[in-house]
Amino acid sequence: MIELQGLTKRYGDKTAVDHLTFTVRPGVVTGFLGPNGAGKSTTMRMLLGLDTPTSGDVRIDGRHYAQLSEPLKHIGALLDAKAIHGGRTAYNHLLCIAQSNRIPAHRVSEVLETVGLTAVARKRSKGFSLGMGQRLGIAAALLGDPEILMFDEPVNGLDPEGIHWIRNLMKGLAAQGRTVFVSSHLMSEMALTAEHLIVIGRGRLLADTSMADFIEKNSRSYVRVRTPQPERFKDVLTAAGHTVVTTGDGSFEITGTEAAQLGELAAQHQLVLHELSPQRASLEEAFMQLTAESVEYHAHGAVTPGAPPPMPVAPGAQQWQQPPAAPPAQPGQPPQQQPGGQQWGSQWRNPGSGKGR
Ligand SMILES: Nc1ncnc2c1ncn2[C@@H]1O[C@H](COP(=O)(O)OP(=O)(O)OP(=O)(O)O)[C@@H](O)[C@H]1O
Repeated sequence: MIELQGLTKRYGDKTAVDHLTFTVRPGVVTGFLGPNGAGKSTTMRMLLGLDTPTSGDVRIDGRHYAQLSEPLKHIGALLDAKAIHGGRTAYNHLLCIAQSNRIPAHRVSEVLETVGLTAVARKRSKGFSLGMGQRLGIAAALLGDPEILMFDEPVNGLDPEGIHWIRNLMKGLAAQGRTVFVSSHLMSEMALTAEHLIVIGRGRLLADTSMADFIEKNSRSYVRVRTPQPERFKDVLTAAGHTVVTTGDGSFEITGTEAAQLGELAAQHQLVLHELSPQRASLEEAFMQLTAESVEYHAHGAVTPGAPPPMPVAPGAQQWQQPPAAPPAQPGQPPQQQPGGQQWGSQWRNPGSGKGR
């Protein structure tokens, strides 16, 4: 179990993580969602003792990371798959971690088998593809057979087969009763993997809910109607007791009724319809709406056509700032400098891309 209590991290006058309080429980995959810069990685780094909280507390099975005598046997993490010594073979990379953490050497072959890298175990990791690097990072996380696993954006840049494999691996680990905490900026991905959801925006907790509840509350269904006689049809709909929302492109959105009823209503009043279509708002839209405040600054106020309206900005919300590069680090290994540091692109609006780290 992972417990956060008022966890806060400030870098100068920038608050990266703002009084986060939540618990990650065993037996389910918990998705940790938020747009770029929301504070996911900072939270995860504090959890692993790689960053010191400004205030608040984070505990792993009731203890601080630094208090764990053999931490990799309690928690395994994939923070940055590229933070490995490229000159070492996959086997030797894992063996180094095993030896420095009092983990028996036979675990190296076992985890290589689990992640499907046995055939390339003696190859240097600098020749590995992104997907192979992710698998090697996951193998390192699994090495100590920990009860808690944490993955930071594990599917970024992977092909469909790799994504499918990671999804099943995470579900399988949770089914064994382990605590699985996985960050993502893609709601659609989490909907397929996570049973529980923690959503943050600009360091603050926005939602702590089961995935089932989130889907039920946010999968809004409605009927879209387009007509060349909008004023007349609007009067007819209002007189029939329907609430009509007019969208930016002039079409109507009507909830709480069926397309067939609306079609009959239009026919009764001899109104022409150009479109009459049942719609279901996507979870991605619901998530974007929930985090709109955080994304607003990221997109410099740009509004995406067809996107849902942003939620009101919370009082005291901070302005977006361009962050300095922070070198990645892995638990159990020294931090390594990455050429170019982090990139801070607009992946939030482009779900297909990775974090660029
Ligand atoms: N080393 C640092 N120094 C200063 N500010 C930092 C540092 N690391 C992170 N930040 C700030 O903290 C905020 C949260 O960053 P973090 O990397 O935790 O977000 P994230 O949710 O993981 O985003 P992404 O998906 O883009 O990685 C950033 O907006 C950045 O301004």
